[in-house]
Amino acid sequence: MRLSLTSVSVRLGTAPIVADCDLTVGDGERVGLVGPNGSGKTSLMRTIYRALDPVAGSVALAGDDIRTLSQRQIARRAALVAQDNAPDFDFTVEEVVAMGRGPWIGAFETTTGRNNAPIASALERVGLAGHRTRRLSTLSGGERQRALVARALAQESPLLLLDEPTNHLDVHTALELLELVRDLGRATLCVLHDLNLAATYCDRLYVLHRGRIVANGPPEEVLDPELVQAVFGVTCTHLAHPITGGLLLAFSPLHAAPVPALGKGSNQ
Ligand SMILES: Nc1ncnc2c1ncn2[C@@H]1O[C@H](COP(=O)(O)OP(=O)(O)OP(=O)(O)O)[C@@H](O)[C@H]1O
Repeated sequence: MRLSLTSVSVRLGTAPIVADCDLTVGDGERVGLVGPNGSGKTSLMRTIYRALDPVAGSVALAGDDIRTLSQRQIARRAALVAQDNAPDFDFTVEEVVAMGRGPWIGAFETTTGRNNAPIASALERVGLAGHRTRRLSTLSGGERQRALVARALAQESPLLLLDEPTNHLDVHTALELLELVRDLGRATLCVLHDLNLAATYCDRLYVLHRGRIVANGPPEEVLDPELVQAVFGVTCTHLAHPITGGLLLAFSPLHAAPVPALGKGSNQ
């Protein structure tokens, strides 16, 4: 098991944010974490790399409680791609990706030598080899997100943590990024807002609602219309995707009037 959270509870100030959450990610498994805004997804994610300490419960990475691991050891086991974790300074793409080697570099070592190969391979993998000397600020949103994924790849950790990796990406770039993640075959925990993307790219989903996990399992079971309505407050219909045959969810506001079928009630 790459990741296991047991009875994790989080408080921020005096407010209970997450309560009694159990979650696992197995080797090579892609697991999605979904839930409405403010349900606690990011807070739960932050406990995994010790940006937040739970008030109860434990987090284990590859079998070891993270309280027994240094930040460097955690970073060797889990790499994060979050919305706000681009570096503050305007580094080049290659410099940003080289930062992924941080957990592996000795005190007097530079990012040259044995670190070159993982950096080059990560750049190649995300299709940014030709952009290595470009400054991050000159990239499009999608390219920048791929540079951050490359940094996580260069980190060579067996677990990837992705917090809303497709935010601000157009549909093409979002699909491309999730295809890339799927092809990597690494254990992945991914926060996603788009339930159709979650259903398509995740093996298993957890639904977080008001800080509690209320469902866990394969997307087609977890995204049951009744549960989606109860958690997200929308009507949900299961359809078959006309091209892939996979699950396609159609949403409408509660109490939306159905459009009359063509030919019925019309004069044509
Ligand atoms: N420092 C804080 N003190 C008190 N409450 C906080 C603090 N930071 C966040 N919260 C609250 O914790 C709750 C969970 O936030 P979190 O960001 O984990 O949710 P989320 O599911 O990731 O939301 P979103 O989908 O909108 O990104 C929210 O209600 C938020 O207002």
